[in-house]
Amino acid sequence: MTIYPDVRVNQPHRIALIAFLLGSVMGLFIGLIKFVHLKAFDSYMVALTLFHFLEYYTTAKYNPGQSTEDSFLLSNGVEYLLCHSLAILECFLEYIFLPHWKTDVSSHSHAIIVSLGYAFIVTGQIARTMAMRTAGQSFSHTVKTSRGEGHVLVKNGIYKWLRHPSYFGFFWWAIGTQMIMLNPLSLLLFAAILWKFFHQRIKFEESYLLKFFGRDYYEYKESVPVLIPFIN
Ligand SMILES: C[S@@+](CC[C@H](N)C(=O)[O-])C[C@H]1O[C@@H](n2cnc3c(N)ncnc32)[C@H](O)[C@@H]1O
Repeated sequence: MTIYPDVRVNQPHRIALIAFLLGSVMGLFIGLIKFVHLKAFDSYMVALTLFHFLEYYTTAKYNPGQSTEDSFLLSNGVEYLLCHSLAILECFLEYIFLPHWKTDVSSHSHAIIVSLGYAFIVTGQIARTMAMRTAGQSFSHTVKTSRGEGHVLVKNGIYKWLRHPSYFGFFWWAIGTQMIMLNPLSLLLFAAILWKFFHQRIKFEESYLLKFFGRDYYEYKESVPVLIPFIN
């Protein structure tokens, strides 16, 4: 039987309101895309709002016992907020001072970077959502330090190919958002901060997974890659 979160703590009207606001912002930017010059920023806002909506939706659908207001992942730490604020600032400053450079997709190198960026966003989002769906009750937005009921070792689906598909997805999705906006500084910043974050987190998470699942996890770890550069 699924135990649902206490509605007194996670009030449904607040969840409805957040979903409504995310949907409205997403709709606004989809509607504006035909009319604005800086289309990359528009696409970035669509990707960002869709990402946060899907964080809650996927949790609520596949792991309802864990779905709270925090599942939107909107309070994802000061660093996350700062990184996205700086990325928006960079995008607009470069657009103001170097408008041609920022929007010139007729250049071969720009077109390649932007196309790769979109591919990373789509692949990253799919990997993240599939991971949350496949792991179900074993997935949690915080790292578990004690094994809860229903926490089983997941090795099927996307976990057959990737050891940390939701981290893989988040990493490449975030890199992609900076590539489509042609934000060189934020691209470096996102890559450095996210790499450090996931490097430490995977080490910490795996120390507990080894305790929970012993040899099974060890063998899994030895045979399935992470596919984030320089993380084994
Ligand atoms: C935010 S989820 C991330 C899951 C995984 N690292 C990923 O990137 O898809 C964190 C929780 O997932 C659990 N977890 C990670 N890999 C797992 C696996 N293969 N099977 C079961 N639980 C796993 C950890 O114990 C942790 O509490």
